[in-house]
Amino acid sequence: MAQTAQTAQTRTAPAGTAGGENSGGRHPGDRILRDATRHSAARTVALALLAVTAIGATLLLPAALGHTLDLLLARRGAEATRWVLLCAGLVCAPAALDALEDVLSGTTAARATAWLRHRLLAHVLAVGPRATARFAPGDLVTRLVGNAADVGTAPGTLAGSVASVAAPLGGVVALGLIDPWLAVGFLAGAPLLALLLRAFARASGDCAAEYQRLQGEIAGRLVEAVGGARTIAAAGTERRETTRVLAPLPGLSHQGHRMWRVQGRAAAQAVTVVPLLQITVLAVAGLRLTQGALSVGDLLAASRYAVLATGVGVLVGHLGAIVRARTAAGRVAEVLAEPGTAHGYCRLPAGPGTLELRGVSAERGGRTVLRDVDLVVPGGTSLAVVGRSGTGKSVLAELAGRLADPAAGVVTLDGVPLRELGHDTLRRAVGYAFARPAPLGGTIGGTIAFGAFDPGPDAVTEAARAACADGFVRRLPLGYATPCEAAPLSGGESQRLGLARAFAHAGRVLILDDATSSLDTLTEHEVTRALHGTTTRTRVVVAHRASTAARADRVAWLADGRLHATGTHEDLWRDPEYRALFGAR
Ligand SMILES: Nc1ncnc2c1ncn2[C@@H]1O[C@H](COP(=O)(O)OP(=O)(O)OP(=O)(O)O)[C@@H](O)[C@H]1O
Repeated sequence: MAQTAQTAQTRTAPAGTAGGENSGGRHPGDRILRDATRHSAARTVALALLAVTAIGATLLLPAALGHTLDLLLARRGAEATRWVLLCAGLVCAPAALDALEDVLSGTTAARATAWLRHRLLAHVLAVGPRATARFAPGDLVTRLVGNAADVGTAPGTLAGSVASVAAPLGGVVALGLIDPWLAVGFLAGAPLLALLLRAFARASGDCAAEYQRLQGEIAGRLVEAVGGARTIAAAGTERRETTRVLAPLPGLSHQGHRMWRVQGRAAAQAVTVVPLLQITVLAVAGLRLTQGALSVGDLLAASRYAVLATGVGVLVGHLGAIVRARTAAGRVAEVLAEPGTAHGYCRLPAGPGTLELRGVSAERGGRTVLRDVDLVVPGGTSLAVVGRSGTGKSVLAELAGRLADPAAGVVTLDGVPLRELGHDTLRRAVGYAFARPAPLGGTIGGTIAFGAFDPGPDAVTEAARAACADGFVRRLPLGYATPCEAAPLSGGESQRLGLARAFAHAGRVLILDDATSSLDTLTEHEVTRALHGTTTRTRVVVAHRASTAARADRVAWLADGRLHATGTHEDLWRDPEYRALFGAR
């Protein structure tokens, strides 16, 4: 136990992947928006500076124009020429700054999106199979691709919003500087404008949330349909499936129309309110001109500042983009809130690979599917797990190598709870093979080598031989170097690659969950002979065939999520119920 003497404390999943992401913010997405902006802080500040500078030039222009007009009316031509040139500069500067801003906001969005996708993907993989149990794969992809891109636009939009708020505010201040009564005239009607913006933000927030949810739903159904294309073709249900996948489309269209209506209504209200405010300012300015408090140039400047002060069009655009980004951030936050798997720091002591389940229970879909299982698999021995379909064999296999944690109880390997083992220690100690292994790794050889460590070409070939895969791999055009996409595999070939992968990596424990179900009897016989021809590894084999159970040292018989009996296959075979599991009398 010396090597395990480290504390039993656990470390959380990789940075930014732990749970509890939502605690703190009012809206679940606020924290994500803050993080994305913080990640692009320098660029966001640069963008805001560019935008504010452009707005500064825009705000100076009316004053300069007014002054130029007054100079021209006073026939001070030489001085007026300098001011005309200044006005030209003030017209050109915002255009040049806008162009710079466009380039910078594009690259800022791309970087922020890439950062968020990276973080999100790392988190989803750290959560493991639980992520796809909670979110449909298509929905997850939508969150990772579309919603992350919406969030990525937030830093640029926020910087732009600073400017779009600065322009109206600057306009009001400038009106006040020309004549306080102008500002008073404007502010009298301003609350109407504020109400209009608030109503727009609320209504568009609702639309965006529902729109993005429906997009995720369609993507989820689409991925299901693509994955089940063969079943759909065999069932002849193409039309029905198309209808099912696209069923949320009318809802999506409804939300799209609703969004247009919200924007149209905001535009119509703005068209009514904005000119009224501008006319109010102009009326006050005209009155003050007749009183001699303002010059003609001041009147010109006031008319332009009134336009700036009521310039909510850009603000509405930014508000819409922020609402979309915030809603998308909420959907991203939901994924990040799913806690990542925490690992300990312990290493394994020298030991034979004794696996022990103590009082283990598991829940799936809110239901207890495995209850109070106590089981010891002595190091170097093999255990077959049998039982009717749906009795919890795969769930037990998941818990035995910590693909999932039990709801209650503890699983230990050579006396160390799996939860306390370091990530790499655990993955090097336990190897898995499944019924439908994924061809990850680029090439066929890479698929076998895919794991916590690269076993090297010799170990890959040796594992392939033990899994009866070497022969068919060598017949491929490039042998082990054949790219996966150039080597369509049968179910049995695919399973043999999965077995080879497990053989090449498993340390002390090898867990086979239905991993030989597609093999022909002869191949299955050879593979299980190789599997059981060792006493250096503990083996847990989910079995449906009596012959597989017969070759194991012991059998664990599950019934209704409980451990019904354990013993040798020979002993259990005396029980007619046990024989019935395998269709024997
Ligand atoms: N993600 C999940 N959500 C809800 N229920 C689940 C989930 N995974 C498994 N279950 C349920 O848990 C029970 C046990 O499932 P498990 O896959 O372990 O059965 P099994 O004994 O391996 O079956 P089979 O022999 O058919 O593969 C089943 O009733 C199954 O429906």
